[in-house]
Amino acid sequence: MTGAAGPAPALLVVAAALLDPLDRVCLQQRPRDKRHGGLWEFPGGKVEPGEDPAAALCRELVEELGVAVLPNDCVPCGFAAAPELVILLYAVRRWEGTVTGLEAEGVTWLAPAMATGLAMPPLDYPLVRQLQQLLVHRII
Ligand SMILES: Nc1nc2c([nH]c(=O)n2[C@H]2C[C@H](O)[C@@H](COP(=O)(O)OP(=O)(O)OP(=O)(O)O)O2)c(=O)[nH]1
Repeated sequence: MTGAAGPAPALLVVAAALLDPLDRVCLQQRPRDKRHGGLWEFPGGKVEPGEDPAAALCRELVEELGVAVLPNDCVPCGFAAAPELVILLYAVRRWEGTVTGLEAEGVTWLAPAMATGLAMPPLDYPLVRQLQQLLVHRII
């Protein structure tokens, strides 16, 4: 049995694969002074307690990229998990506004096949591979 001092529950994180008409995905570079600083990741962030995950993603996309996305336009397309962290990935093809890296060191658009050549946090590699498979098979 696990008592009150047991392990903390896994952190829930949401991430977006913004896809342009050429199926290039948007990745951002984490600020140098943060955990995984300088690595390239899907935009997104932590889900607040009681928050709907898709709504959390829409909030993060306003904060990080300055774009407005509707929760219904966030299509679940993958996940990655570690004991301390679960990341839910959503494909997003529709947004309003111009993608701008408001918090990141930089933003780039590239084919998912090229993305694994970038230095990324560990869980972003399996997310990119899942995305690539769905695009290859035209599922998303
Ligand atoms: N994308 C991604 N995030 C990871 C991995 N491993 C890992 O601990 N994280 C952490 C880094 C962040 O603490 C969290 C993502 O949430 P976030 O983007 O809101 O975190 P942050 O550090 O930028 O912002 P904050 O704590 O200042 O709010 O997940 C991973 O493999 N991929």
